[in-house]
Amino acid sequence: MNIFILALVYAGNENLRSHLPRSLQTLIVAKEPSQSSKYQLNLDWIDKTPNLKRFVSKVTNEELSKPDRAEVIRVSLFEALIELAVAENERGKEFPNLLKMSSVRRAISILKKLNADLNMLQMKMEAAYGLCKGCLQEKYGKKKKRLPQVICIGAKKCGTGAFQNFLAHHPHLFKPPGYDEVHFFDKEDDYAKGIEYYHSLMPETSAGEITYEKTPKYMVIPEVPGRIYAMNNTVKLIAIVCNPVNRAFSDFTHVVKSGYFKSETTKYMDLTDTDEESRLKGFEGFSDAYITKSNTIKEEQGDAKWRKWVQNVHKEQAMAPIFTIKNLKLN
Ligand SMILES: Nc1ncnc2c1ncn2[C@@H]1O[C@H](COP(=O)(O)OS(=O)(=O)O)[C@@H](OP(=O)(O)O)[C@H]1O
Repeated sequence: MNIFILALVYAGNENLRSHLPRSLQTLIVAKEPSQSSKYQLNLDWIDKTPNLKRFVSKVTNEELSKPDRAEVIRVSLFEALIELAVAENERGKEFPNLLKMSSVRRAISILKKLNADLNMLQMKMEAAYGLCKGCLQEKYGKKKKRLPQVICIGAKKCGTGAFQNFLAHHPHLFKPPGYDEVHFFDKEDDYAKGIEYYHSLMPETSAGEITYEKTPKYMVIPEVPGRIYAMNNTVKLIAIVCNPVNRAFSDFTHVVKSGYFKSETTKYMDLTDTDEESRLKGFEGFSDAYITKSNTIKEEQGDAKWRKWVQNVHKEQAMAPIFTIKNLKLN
């Protein structure tokens, strides 16, 4: 019965048929189904997922231990999972839900036992869903540079770097290559080079893909909202804000590590000093210098420009209510 099922699967696929014993190949060629029934055969396999279920439930450890049987099972399951991904995508099933199907999970665990190339399988299944970097190009046409449709405008020290790293994993999202932060709208010199210069920094994408950039400084420079609006008044804006006290601490450690304000602060920072009291004094002096000079503190003490940004100027462009990554962490 197992051989019969496998033979049927193989019969629907010319590439697989060559793996069959010669006698069986002849048998199948002799009874080769017409194009339409071939299609029917495949649909039978894909549509009625219980068939996959039945197939995987029949795979025994004993079979897996026989190299020739194991190979047949490996090739069949590999092919079946990719075809299933194509069919389920067309039907509108989400990729994560496909992976949750018990028959798929079982098939993958069998493939694991067989040391199948699961990275390759994942790539092919994702490709069937259009979930691979660059694979929308085939569907939507040529790659070209496009101005960003999404800009993360800050705020500094609220997890914008992590956010950008998360986005980078998405197959359809692209940031300017070689730039973590672009600083086009906030730096006068760069802004003076014109929008063509900004455009030249962008990645090549196809129409179905999205270009984004993040520059936390944008949030606090008064000219930036108008400049972005002039470029494109439908660009989506992402603003991440967080607890100002956490933000100040994060910025403070950043400043200490980076050695900013060194000329101001070295007089307070005698690192060889072992006297606890004077070290503490030195730290307080350093902290005072930080509080006077830090832009981050000034931003929080000032007229909270980011509120104007999001509440007035670009209200309709904010992608979602602002969320506070740090508060999420705290909760
Ligand atoms: N997922 C997540 N949730 C909450 N917080 C996070 C997350 N990822 C990074 N971080 C913290 O964010 C701080 C760095 O923020 P930025 O990347 O925006 O810094 S920067 O402005 O680009 O320099 C920095 O804070 P501190 O560690 O307190 O300095 C990161 O630890």
